[in-house]
Amino acid sequence: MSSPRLILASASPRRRELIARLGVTPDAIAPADIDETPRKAELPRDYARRMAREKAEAAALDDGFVLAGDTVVAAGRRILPKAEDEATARRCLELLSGRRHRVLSAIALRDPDGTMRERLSETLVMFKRLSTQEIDAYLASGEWDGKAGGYAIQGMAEGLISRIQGSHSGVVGLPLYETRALLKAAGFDIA
Ligand SMILES: Cc1cn([C@H]2C[C@H](O)[C@@H](COP(=O)(O)OP(=O)(O)OP(=O)(O)O)O2)c(=O)[nH]c1=O
Repeated sequence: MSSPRLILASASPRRRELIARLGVTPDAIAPADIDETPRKAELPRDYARRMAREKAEAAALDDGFVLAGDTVVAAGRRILPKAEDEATARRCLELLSGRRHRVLSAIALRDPDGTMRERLSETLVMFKRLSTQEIDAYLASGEWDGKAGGYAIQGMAEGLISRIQGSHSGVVGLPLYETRALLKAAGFDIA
């Protein structure tokens, strides 16, 4: 059985690498340029779901499926920004230091007829209490750049994380268990 046409609506190289681990090669990559501003009082879970849906919708096709994802770092009800500069990354790390937070990774798969299938992965991540030197060293690595919450678990940050409960791939950007289930349910041929 051959799989239907699939577009990955993402600019993230991590999402491309992660989907490859399922043995799936998208037919094309089409990053979706959407407004990523959270709504007033929007809950982190709702925001992650909405972003994934809007990305999938923005890349809509009438002859194929579109897969999109969104990863949000949440401290309580607070949505942490995607760190685009060092000062933002520092503020995130100071906030995450010594406490537990959640990483919400939403995925949305749009059928050619417009139907949306969605899944959400939720992971608890615990950072050690970070010293100023540890924060400075982490910032010097540059690994925080473009990452939600100012860190990347797939790099040196994992040495500062005492525990995770949930999905490692979800934290990196594409929860593989949920993605596989979603694609299988839509009729993709996955081993
Ligand atoms: C928490 C965390 C986030 N991230 C990344 C995953 C996402 O790329 C990014 C969150 O931003 P997203 O808006 O989810 O994704 P993106 O803008 O990078 O790509 P696109 O919308 O085009 O698909 O943070 C890590 O790589 N490692 C981590 O540990």
